[in-house]
Amino acid sequence: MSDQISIRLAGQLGQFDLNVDFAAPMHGITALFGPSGCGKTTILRSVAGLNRIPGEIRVGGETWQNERLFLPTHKRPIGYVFQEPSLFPHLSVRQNLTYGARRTKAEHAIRFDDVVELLGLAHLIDRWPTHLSGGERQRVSIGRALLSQPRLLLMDEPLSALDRMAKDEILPYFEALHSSLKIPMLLVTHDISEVERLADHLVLLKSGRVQASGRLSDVLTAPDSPLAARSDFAAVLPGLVDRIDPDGIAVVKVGETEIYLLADSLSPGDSVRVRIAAGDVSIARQRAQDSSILNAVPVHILSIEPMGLSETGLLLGLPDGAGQFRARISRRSNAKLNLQEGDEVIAQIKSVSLLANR
Ligand SMILES: Nc1ncnc2c1ncn2[C@@H]1O[C@H](COP(=O)(O)OP(=O)(O)OP(=O)(O)O)[C@@H](O)[C@H]1O
Repeated sequence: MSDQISIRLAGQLGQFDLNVDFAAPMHGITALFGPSGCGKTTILRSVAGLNRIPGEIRVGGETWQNERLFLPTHKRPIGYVFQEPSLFPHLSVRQNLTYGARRTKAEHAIRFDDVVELLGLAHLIDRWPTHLSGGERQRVSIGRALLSQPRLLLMDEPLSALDRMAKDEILPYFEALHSSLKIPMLLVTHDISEVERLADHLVLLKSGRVQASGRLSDVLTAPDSPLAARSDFAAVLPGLVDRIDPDGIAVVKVGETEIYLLADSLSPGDSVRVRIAAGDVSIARQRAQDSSILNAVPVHILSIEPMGLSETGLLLGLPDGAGQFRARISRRSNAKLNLQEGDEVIAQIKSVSLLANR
């Protein structure tokens, strides 16, 4: 199908055995996520034509590789952003941006002024790379990659060389790119918080194989999701800001369920993604009368599975199939409440965080 990126690769790279077959949409951010050495970079490099592993790669209706064809890297319309920003030290930010920029009359052409604005580069435009912070250098690298008018942006751990503060600073720029540009992005990361915040689509990899692939919320909450056992597991739900109450609480609707958030600078109508960590959810049979917990939402229990010796994992569904999230409770509480699949219960959520304003 022409609205897809499809990647099927099977072969060896040295001792490493890769065998993957997955598809991603031609829009939004697809994260390739998995532990070190699982093959993320090998896949990205294969899409770029830098590795030659047998298989087929098709991007938006064009074949880049199959049994008979192997487009060389320079014929593949890609932008590549590496872990370490790679700028020409003897060129200014402006010259770095325009180096390799392609002029095109295409409908979705990416314009210089838009890139400068989206990436917040206006005040840096005449500086030299040595006078930029790591995060600023990475923003320029992304801008340069975009101005080559790629059909696909490949990003290999673009944030991992940055410290926490620089990461937090650059993430909103990624979100701005995501919501303003039509270009699909493949993002390699081993940081689950980047996946939660940025990805629309997720490909989970392990030892050169695809464990799961699909829409972020589906992969996160699939009953057999390999991520469910993580102690930091969180679900990400798409929501819509319904109103801001007079005391400053933002009321976000996920389907018909109201979720209350402490968040500044939201307006009614904003699309947001909310994060609910499994460890922040407790279960009650009835709504507590006197509780400081803001969010107590009716859910039904979709599945119950043991987690280690002392804990139980619950998969919970919102009414009308509007979304799912998980709870992690002690086995003792589970036994005390005698929870069963299908039960209607109240999920008390200690903290809900807002990940992004989309
Ligand atoms: N050119 C190569 N020749 C031989 N083996 C390679 C080559 N490149 C990578 N490998 C091996 O392939 C495996 C997958 O590497 P890859 O870099 O794709 O993993 P990754 O998931 O991106 O890991 P990380 O998160 O650490 O970057 C590793 O075992 C690596 O040693």
